[in-house]
Amino acid sequence: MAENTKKKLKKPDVKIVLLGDMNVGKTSLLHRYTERKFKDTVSTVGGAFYLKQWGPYNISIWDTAGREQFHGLGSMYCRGAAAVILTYDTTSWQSYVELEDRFLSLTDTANADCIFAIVGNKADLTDSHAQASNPDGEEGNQPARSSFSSSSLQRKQVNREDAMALYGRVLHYKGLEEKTCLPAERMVFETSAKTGYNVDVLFETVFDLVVPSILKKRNEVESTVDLEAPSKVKRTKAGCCA
Ligand SMILES: Nc1nc2c(ncn2[C@@H]2O[C@H](COP(=O)(O)OP(=O)(O)OP(=O)(O)O)[C@@H](O)[C@H]2O)c(=O)[nH]1
Ligand SMILES: [Mg+2]
Repeated sequence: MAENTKKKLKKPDVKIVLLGDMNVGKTSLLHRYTERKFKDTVSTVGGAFYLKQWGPYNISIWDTAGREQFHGLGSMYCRGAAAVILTYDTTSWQSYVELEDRFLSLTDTANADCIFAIVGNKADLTDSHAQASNPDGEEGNQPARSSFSSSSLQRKQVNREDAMALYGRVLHYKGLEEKTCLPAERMVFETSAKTGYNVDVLFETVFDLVVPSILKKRNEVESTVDLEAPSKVKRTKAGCCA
């Protein structure tokens, strides 16, 4: 029985991590993508992962806890990550600031060629999207569960240009040159887990971008096996002659 369960577990080929302050909507984004709905969440404890089959590949997506008390776990979750999705709440300037202040250094344990996406969630609540996606101004205009006092910082909206600037600073932090990396226009997303706006595009863009990392890892494994091959052949011959 235990053996059967073991066999059914798929081994992830690659890891993607969602990082960002509490309440920005990381869990909601993952629910929206995997379950196609917006549902009530509770603040994540530690972390949880979801396995996504993408073509022939298995991709694990790690949903981490944004709460300060779990901060120490962040770098552990990022270890060996092929992509990190840095998430903020478009209606909370503080959540944007926290990405650089608190979360970016956690990605030091990620792969050297890790891909970064910057995601501004709750786009349905910003001036430009609120009218279109929520014409009656019902629940979406209520402030969501909050981790901060109602400071002016929290109320200040974050726009796409701010996110593009952050992307540039992330590359700089990583010692990468912008012109040799994926462009900000492609890696900055505004999403709404509530309406579903841009959620599939976000995840599926990232899935496509980590495929080369899977292939590279497989090639490395194969060349290691090749190096070992002659000694295996020798052993077989010896066994045959004995
Ligand atoms: N209006 C709106 N509310 C959202 C959106 N995404 C999440 N929320 C709300 O924001 C709150 C926090 O969402 P979560 O998904 O639990 O946030 P989280 O980032 O996982 O938080 P932690 O697990 O504590 O790190 C909940 O009340 C959600 O319903 C969105 O796109 N629009
Ligand atoms: Mg969560």
